[in-house]
Parts: sequence; structure tokens; C-alpha cells
Amino acid sequence: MRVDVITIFPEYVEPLRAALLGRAIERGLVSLGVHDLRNWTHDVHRAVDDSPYGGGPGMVMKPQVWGDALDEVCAGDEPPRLVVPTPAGIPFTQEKAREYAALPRLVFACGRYEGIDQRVIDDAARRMVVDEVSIGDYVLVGGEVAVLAIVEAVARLLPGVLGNPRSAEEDSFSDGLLEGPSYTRPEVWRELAVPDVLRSGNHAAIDRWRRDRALERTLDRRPDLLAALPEGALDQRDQAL
Ligand SMILES: Nc1ncccc1[N+](=O)[O-]
Repeated sequence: MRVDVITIFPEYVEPLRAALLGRAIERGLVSLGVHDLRNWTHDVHRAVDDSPYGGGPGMVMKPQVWGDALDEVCAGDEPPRLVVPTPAGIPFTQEKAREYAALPRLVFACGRYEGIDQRVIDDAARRMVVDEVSIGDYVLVGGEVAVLAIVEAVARLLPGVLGNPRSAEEDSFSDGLLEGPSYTRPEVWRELAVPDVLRSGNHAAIDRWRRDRALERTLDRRPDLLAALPEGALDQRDQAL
């Protein structure tokens, strides 16, 4: 997979080259390009923003600069998926991460200030699929943090990136529920014991216990996820909980 990030703070996304993703890059599973948006400015001040039409606070990023940057970075036979992180976007979910993990190319446009001139999105949408996505209902200063989160969520799904591929299948959200509690040695720690069933060796009982804890936690913390489960996802026993 080829990932390109366009930002005015290229150093902000350098962490992508570390750890998990660093290994994926070394092994050629992901190739990463980071581009400084200011390379496409033409004035001595290297301006990337201007005041908003209609007034209002803050600044808007200029269409000409972004247009030239996207023309160059998105060039190629296969148009990339253009991902624009914004608090005004559709929710980025594990399902979206799985969708992106199947794509050959992702280009991330990191907006700062009050966002990017809408015509940049509208123009790009003439040539490629553009996703405006949000990683949460809060306002960050720019899209770079969202890119770190999205690229990590996607890269860990790529075959060969994670040591144990099963963990990607079994983590939270893979079955629509939150993951329940986990335990490791020692059996008792500060007078807190590991639930007996987990040491019973009875795998059917263990799976049942884990699903019950996941259902309870999801009901308690994210009832919206329960409501979103496909028809029939909960069996009789689940309903009883
Ligand atoms: N929440 C956000 N705030 C600023 C930029 C991007 C954002 N996001 O969620 O992708």
C-alpha cells in the first residue's frame, strides 16, 4: 500500500515511521511519502491560507496551493482514495479501516485553521473518491493527529504487519462489540483473582464468559453499538443478558 500525507507540519507525521508502521515500511508492505504543502506555494511568504469569504474567525487554506499539491501527489494511473480528516467528516470506524486496508493508495490532506477551501474537495471529487472523515467529536488544531490514528488502524490490518493476524480479527469492534476484560499472570494480584472460568480449560465456557462480558461492557458503555448490530447478531442467550 502506498500512503502519501500532505501537511504544513511534515515533522508531525514522522512517528509513522516508528514502531509497527516502521516495520511495515521496512518490509515493503507500506510505502510512505510525506509532503510539505508549502512546496506548492508561489509567494515569498509561502502563504497557505487567507481570510474566509463572508467573514468569521480564523483562516481558510487556499485552493491554488492545495490544487497544485494534489495534482502532483495524486498523479498516476490509479486515482488514490483522498482522505481529508475534519471534525465535520463521517465517523472513521473499524469498518472504514478495513475498507482502506484493501486499497492500493491513500492520500491524506491535512487541513489546518478553519479547514480547506471547499472547491479543493469538489474539484478533487471530479477525479477520485474523496472521504471527509472524523476520528471523534472534538476539535483538534489540524488533521495530522487523525492521520496518525487512521494510518495505524489501517496498517495493522495489512497481512504481515501484525505478529498474530488473529488479534486483528478478535479485537474490539470486529464482532461489533467492545472487547471485554483481559487477564494474565499472576493468578492473584493485590488480592484480586483472575476469574476461575479463564483457568478452567473449558473453551466453550471461556468463549461464553468472554461474550457475556463483551455484551455487558457494550451495553454499559456503548449502547449505540448494540443498536447498530445486524439483525440476528445476538442469540437467545445474548438477549437474556
Ligand atoms: N476532530 C478533528 N479536528 C480537527 C481536524 C480533524 C479532526 N478529525 O476528527 O479528523
